[in-house]
Amino acid sequence: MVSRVEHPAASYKKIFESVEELNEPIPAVITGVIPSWLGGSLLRMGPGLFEVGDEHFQHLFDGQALIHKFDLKNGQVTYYRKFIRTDAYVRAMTENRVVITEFGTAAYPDPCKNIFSRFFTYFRGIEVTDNCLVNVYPIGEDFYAVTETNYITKVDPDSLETLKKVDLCKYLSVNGVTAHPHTERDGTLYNIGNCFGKNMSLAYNIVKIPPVPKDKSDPIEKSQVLVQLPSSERLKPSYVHSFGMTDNYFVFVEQPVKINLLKFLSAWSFRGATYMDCFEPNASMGTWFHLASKEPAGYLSSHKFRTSAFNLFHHINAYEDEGFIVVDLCAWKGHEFVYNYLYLANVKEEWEEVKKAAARAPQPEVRRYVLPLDIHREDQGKNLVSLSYTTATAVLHSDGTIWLEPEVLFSGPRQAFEFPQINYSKCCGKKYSFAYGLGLNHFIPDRIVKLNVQTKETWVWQEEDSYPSEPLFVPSPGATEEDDGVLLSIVVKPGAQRPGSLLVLDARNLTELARAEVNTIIPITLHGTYKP
Ligand SMILES: CCCCCCCCCCCCCCCC(=O)OC/C=C(C)/C=C/C=C(C)/C=C/C1=C(C)CCCC1(C)C
Ligand SMILES: [Fe+2]
Repeated sequence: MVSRVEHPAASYKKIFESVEELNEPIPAVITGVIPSWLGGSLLRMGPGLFEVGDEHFQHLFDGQALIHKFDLKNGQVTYYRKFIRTDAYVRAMTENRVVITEFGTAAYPDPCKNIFSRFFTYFRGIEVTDNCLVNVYPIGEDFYAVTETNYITKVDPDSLETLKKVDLCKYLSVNGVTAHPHTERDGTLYNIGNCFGKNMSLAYNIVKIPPVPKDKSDPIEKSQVLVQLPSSERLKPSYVHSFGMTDNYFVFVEQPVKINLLKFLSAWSFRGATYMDCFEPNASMGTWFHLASKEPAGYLSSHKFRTSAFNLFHHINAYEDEGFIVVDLCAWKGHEFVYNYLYLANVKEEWEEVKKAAARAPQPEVRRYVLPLDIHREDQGKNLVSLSYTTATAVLHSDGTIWLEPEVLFSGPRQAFEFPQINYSKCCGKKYSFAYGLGLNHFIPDRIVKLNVQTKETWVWQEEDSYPSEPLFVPSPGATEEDDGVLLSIVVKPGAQRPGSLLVLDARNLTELARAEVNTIIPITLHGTYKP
């Protein structure tokens, strides 16, 4: 599962460069055979504009949101992309400078304004970014492009037009939610976000958006906070990028990457501060696992799970088995924030420099943690995990905490299995076998990987000088096997005649079924949705 290629030509730099949007969809040249049943749209989000005027965005998560669409119909494929007309984008375009502070790039007041108006710009308070470059997914019958703040943007999945900006704070007590909600079959959607309450009280709120009501009104208006989880530290919530969900439980991993709220609230009055400046590691807390039940919704306060420090962005899957909760995830060892290594200047370095930086960074590992639900005081000091198929352990300590040790499902130095996907409709919250992911080689995405989480068998798709994106699994109609379906990934091959393509792989063995190529570079995309 480790990379078989090196990148001395450093052509990966091309996936971090600005492109123009398109005026109309362009037809793709197809090689191979696209399964006839595969009709729909692959929608993906990512950064597409990395500078405005003479100002450059600094961090990988700052570029302005570009929505991409590959349409598949009757064996034909077209590609289309548009910038989302967020306030961040429209104002940047109008003023030809960065106007709204992004994740790692500060906006400075307009130098043309007089000193009084600049002073008031500083003290008007935070203008939180709506740069929705992280993901696009359906809520009810609508599609939203999202980042991790309280602003989400409704888009038309056909025309890619921007429809409206929605402020979640109007409906929910959250400061933001993750870009990775969970959705049940009936359309019920769950998410988690930080909540900075009154009197500086802090919590993580799990929120629920119901399916479209009978009267067809907007389900977001009916959203509610389902359950509140406490923060390990007053004034310092942890960064949360995703969470786990089984049939009956939510799994929240509180990681040692903290948001210093005092810094956050004050930073904005200092010239040049960004969201990245508000993060700090907690070197002593390790990592805490929290459980909440779904129905009735409630926090399991007596289950105090602890383990050593790791960064967590992506859960793979979680499920219940014989009184245990199995949690599979993509870990990065240690408490130093992985995002510190994702400044554009770093990922656009020459290959030898990229490799040196990745050697200093936290190391990736796919891990399985097993959390016992049934805990008895007399079992102190024993391993409580009795599942036959795992070496993961959970030991009850005298202070009532349960120390977890994981089973390693995959580990390769500086070779991450990241941006994980599963057969979501069949397997979310259920015992499963297969995870698919993007292989990062010293942070550079250069292969698509499949992992059997039960046997640890792996499969790889890789091609010289090609940079794929997160592979989305689409099941074959009527499939009975978990991996009967295809993987869709956008691949960029900078030196090729048609450098952008949609790759269709057979999910059983990662063999190529087809590719649909277009004559344009496609910058990196983070996450997306397949809309049948
Ligand atoms: C696809 C190729 C990637 C190439 C390199 C990748 C390396 C990957 C290393 C690990 C995986 C990381 C996955 C991260 C994926 C991702 O999509 O992250 C994007 C996240 C963004 C843009 C987060 C934005 C968050 C913001 C603006 C949060 C703001 C807030 C706070 C910091 C404090 C509380 C309030 C608020 C406003 C929510
Ligand atoms: Fe993510």
